[in-house]
This record gives sequence, C-alpha cells and structure tokens, in this order.
Amino acid sequence: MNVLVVKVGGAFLDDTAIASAFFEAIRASQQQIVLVHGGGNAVERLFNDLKLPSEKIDGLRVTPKSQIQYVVGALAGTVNKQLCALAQQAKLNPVGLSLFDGNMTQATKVSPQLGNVGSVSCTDKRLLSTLLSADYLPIISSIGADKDGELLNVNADQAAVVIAKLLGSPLVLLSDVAGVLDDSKALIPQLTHQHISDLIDAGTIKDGMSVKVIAALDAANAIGQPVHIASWRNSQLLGSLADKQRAFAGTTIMPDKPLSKEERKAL
Ligand SMILES: Nc1ncnc2c1ncn2[C@@H]1O[C@H](COP(=O)(O)OP(=O)(O)O)[C@@H](O)[C@H]1O
Ligand SMILES: CC(=O)N[C@@H](CCC(=O)OP(=O)(O)O)C(=O)O
Repeated sequence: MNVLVVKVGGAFLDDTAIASAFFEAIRASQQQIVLVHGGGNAVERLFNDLKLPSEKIDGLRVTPKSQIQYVVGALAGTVNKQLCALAQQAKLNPVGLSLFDGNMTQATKVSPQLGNVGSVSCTDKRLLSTLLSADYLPIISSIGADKDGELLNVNADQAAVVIAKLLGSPLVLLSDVAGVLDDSKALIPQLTHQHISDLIDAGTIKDGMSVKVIAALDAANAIGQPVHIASWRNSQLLGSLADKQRAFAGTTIMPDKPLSKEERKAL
C-alpha cells in the first residue's frame, strides 16, 4: 500500500484556512494519507483559560493525573473533531481516532516526574489497513492508553513515528519552522545520526525540535528511508504531497542504513 504518514502541529491547527487548503490538496493528490496531529497550542490556551500551570521538561508536557482530562478534551476532542470537520468539508472521508483505537498501539508511562505522559509501541495495524483500503482518511490524535486503562498524553511527533513504523510507511513531520536550523538560523538540508548528536550536545537543537529529530531518526531507521521535517507554510508543500519522489523542502533525516526495496516490502 502506498501510504504516506503526515504529522501536523503548531499553529497549523489554529488556522482553518490553511487546514482546508491542505485537505483540498490531499484530495487532489489522490495520495493515501494517514494524518497524525498535535495541538500543543490548544492545550496551552485551555490551561491558560483554566488558570492551570503548564510546564515542559525536555520538550514534553508535565501532565499530572488531575490534568489529563483537559489534554484529552483538547486533543482527542476539539482539535481532532475540528480537523475531521474540515476534511469532510473538502469531500474527504475522515475517521477521527486516538492511538489505541483498534488496539493500534500500547502506551506506557515515561516517568513518574512527567505524570500521565506516555511512550507508545506498535501493536495492531488491521484497523488502519481496513480504513485505508475502504478509502477513509484516518485522523489520529496523540492520546494513548496503557494496560491499566489510563489515558496518556503522547508527544505528537512520537505518535506519528509509531504510526509510520506500524505501516512501514514514509513520514513527513510538518511544523511552524522551515526545518532544523543552525546557530545562524539557516536551514540544515540534511542530517545524519552523528550530526544530530553533535547539534543536540551543542544545544543548537533543543526543546520540541530535539524530541522531533530523535523521533524522526528512530522512524528513518525503522522504515529504512529518510524522514522529512518541513514547514506547512512552505508554498511547495501542497505539490509535494503528490510527488512520489518525496521532494519536500526542509530537513531530511537520513537513516543509519537505508533498506533495499525488498527489505522495505518485507516490513
Ligand atoms: N535547531 C532548531 N531548529 C528549529 N527549531 C528549533 C531548534 N531548536 C529548538 N527549536 C524549537 O523547536 C520548535 C519546534 O518544535 P515544536 O514546537 O515541538 O513543533 P510542533 O509543535 O510543530 O511539533 C521551534 O518552534 C523552535 O522553537
Ligand atoms: C507529552 C506532550 O508533550 N504532549 C504534547 C501533545 C501535543 C503535541 O505534541 O502537539 P504539537 O505537535 O502541536 O506540539 C502536548 O501536551 O503538548
């Protein structure tokens, strides 16, 4: 199946005109897509309105058990349903999901310090395969569940990576920034494992971007293909969705060892 996993985050989710144009481009491209979304901005706004404190450690939001209900409401609720409504308006067939629907993934708590924050591993791809073969557009929020039935907040880049691994599909992470930037704010077109470690050690890559590049490298190694980090603001983006060469402007994260076509087919 020729499926592309696309993750959208940042201010994209606050701009319904941009999201609508994106869904129109998906329809025009006839490319099968699984969309994974974040919504950290929506969570921030809700926490502000509720006068709740908001803290991140190394790019991950501290989520006390008492606050997970608000994160779920914002991400699996408002943001997911808003995206589904815009996709439906663009005459696509959206199905709004979370990470554990159809037993797609299993989450576990990352650390007591982070509270209800999860990391996820792949379990079952049948639901996604069924939806894709019937021409539905899966739109997945980054809410997971652990084996004790607790809801967990998963970073949306990590969520997208687990979906790409599950399907063995190429992955594009779309953000507010053009890609990974160097100390002079110039775009770095390509990054290898060693280069990523050096830039994180030097503090050039940090916060949300360090979570993103580590997740992208993990996905690149698992699927044996480069992963792209690009901006949804880039005017070439919508054309790139239909481009089988995956010529996305932005930063390309290289796998340690690319897989052959045969190895990729076996995924
Ligand atoms: N070297 C870097 N290049 C680009 N962005 C970086 C870098 N280091 C840290 N960042 C920060 O990471 C942010 C992108 O990560 P994040 O906010 O998690 O994106 P998103 O919400 O789209 O997933 C940028 O807006 C920037 O503030
Ligand atoms: C654990 C953790 O940090 N979860 C993220 C989930 C949303 C997200 O990742 O949204 P963006 O992709 O828009 O940044 C959060 O609460 O912000």
